Amino acid sequence: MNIALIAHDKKKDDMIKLALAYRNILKNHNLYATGTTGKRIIEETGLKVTRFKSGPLGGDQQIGAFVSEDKIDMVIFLRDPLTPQPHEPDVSALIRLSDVYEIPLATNIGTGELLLRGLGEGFLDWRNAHHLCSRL
Ligand SMILES: O=C(CO)COP(=O)(O)O
Repeated sequence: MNIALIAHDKKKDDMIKLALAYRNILKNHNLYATGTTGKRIIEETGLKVTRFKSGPLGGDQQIGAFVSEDKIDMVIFLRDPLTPQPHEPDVSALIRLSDVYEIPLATNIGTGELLLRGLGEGFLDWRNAHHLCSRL
């Protein structure tokens, strides 16, 4: 599975906690992240992550493009709802595209944990069937 991990600055510590707690599940998947989130995950968890640009510099849009190309199976985007973001339109666009393509999306650590547990239990295996069908 291809998983996108993104966190606003005040939520980055939560992302690290989540990634450490579910490291054994995440290590079996392809991880993608916006620039700074990815840097921290790599440094603090040892997980392998493909990094895009930083969010405010276009990283959210790059991940959105992957979503639109069916290259992302799950998005965990720990948003900070209390701090205005200069790139708010990009944030909304990524969330919108995840809904357009019906990609499981978590915007807080509680739902993020549920998605990762579900991933470990195989609840997202339908995405593999979906990929097989789209290739026919
Ligand atoms: O701003 C972000 C998401 O909107 C995250 O970007 P960084 O991971 O580069 O901080």
